[in-house]
Amino acid sequence: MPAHNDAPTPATFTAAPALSGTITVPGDKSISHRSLMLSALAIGESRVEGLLEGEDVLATADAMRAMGADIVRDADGTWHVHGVGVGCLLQPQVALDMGNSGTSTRLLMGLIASHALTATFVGDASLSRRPMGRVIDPLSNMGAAFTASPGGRLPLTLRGICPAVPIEYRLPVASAQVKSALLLAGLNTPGITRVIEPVATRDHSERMLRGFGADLTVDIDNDGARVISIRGEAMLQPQNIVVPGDPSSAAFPMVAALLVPGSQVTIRNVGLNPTRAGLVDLLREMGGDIAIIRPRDVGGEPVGDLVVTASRLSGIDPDPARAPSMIDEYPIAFVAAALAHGRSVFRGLEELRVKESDRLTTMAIGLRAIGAQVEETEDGLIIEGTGGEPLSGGGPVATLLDHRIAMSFAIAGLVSRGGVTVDDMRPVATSFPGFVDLLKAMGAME
Ligand SMILES: O=C(O)C1=C[C@@H](OP(=O)(O)O)[C@@H](O)[C@H](O)C1
Ligand SMILES: C=C(OP(=O)(O)O)C(=O)O
Repeated sequence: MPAHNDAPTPATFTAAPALSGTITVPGDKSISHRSLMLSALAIGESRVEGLLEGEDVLATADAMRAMGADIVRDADGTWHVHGVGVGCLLQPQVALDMGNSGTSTRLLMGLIASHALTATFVGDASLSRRPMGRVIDPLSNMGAAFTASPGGRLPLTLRGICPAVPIEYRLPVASAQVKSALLLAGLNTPGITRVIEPVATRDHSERMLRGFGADLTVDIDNDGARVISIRGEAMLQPQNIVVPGDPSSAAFPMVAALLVPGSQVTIRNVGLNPTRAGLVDLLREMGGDIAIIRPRDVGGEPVGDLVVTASRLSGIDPDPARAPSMIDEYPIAFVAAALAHGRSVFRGLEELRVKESDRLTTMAIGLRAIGAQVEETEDGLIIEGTGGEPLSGGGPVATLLDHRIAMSFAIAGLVSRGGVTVDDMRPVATSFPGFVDLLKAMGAME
């Protein structure tokens, strides 16, 4: 299953005619991971429609199976999960292979930390470079023990503890993964586990834990920080879940439709949770014509259809405070900035250096290689837009096992004179299987 075992798959993306049509993107990755984890902890059968069937989510499914959950997919695409109950996860008999997935790793570390289990986590070369200290530290305070590779990295072995000690923890970095790891650890911890979040991050865990029946409250303290409290030794009730389309995946056709002259594309069923919708706001401020139609609620999440029309984009200097609401969308936002009129200044983005690749350096090098003017700073990029002129193109651009980098440069190829070659498209399967077919469906390529 993991993308890192086969040979690289390069591909070249060339100038596209006007894009059109109505498309849907796969299910939200964050919600899909949480659907499987929480269903596996409920007693009884949960059903999940619209689950993202990407490698990252399948890694979570395999891990939950290894700990006793029964997880099967119907022929019609509905997933059925029989959970074991909070506190009743089984000892996995094999190392948990997290592939490329930071979310699987950090959330499962939290989940296991308050169970009396020992688990070893392994992952691909990209994941094995990513810092896990941010979850190891607070989970150690709860009583879990870790043997990690140097720098707090994978492979690592976690010895969980039951009962764990409830803690109050103020997040030192804005991270939904760290927040969620602690809330999941709190599920099987006696008393109240509290996470204080000075900067709001995606709130799917809070919404879904409540939906499954956990006793969870969110208060705002005097400094405006979110204080999330969960009462442990919870009993979760099975749910029927409908996963909305992933706004982080919709980002790619959205930017493509804005940049390719004459385009108009409708993207159906896109999750528009305000903690995730920052790119739509950013692109609109740049001049992008994005209409939201049929706003509705799907399973406790705001959803809408987006009608995106090619637009003249201007450079932007966005407030770093909005970073968590579009954290995975910066690579494609940089592509939009590279074709905009005027200069864009992106700051406060040091977190991008610890994603699947260092997304500041990887994007700066790749964008320069295809003719964009980019300066890398300590915490961001300064990009001089072409004023709507196509990029020269080139490559092969190094994607370093990073799906979002691969897809961003594929889109850049659609607005280049000479085409853009991406060195390896395999990582796209982690979050967006069917990405290339969707480009074809919009008329971007044959
Ligand atoms: O909680 C989640 O599902 C995620 C949180 C974010 O990571 P951080 O918590 O590291 O910011 C994001 O980048 C990742 O793709 C998914
Ligand atoms: C950062 C990402 O995912 P993860 O942390 O789960 O690997 C992403 O999907 O862009």
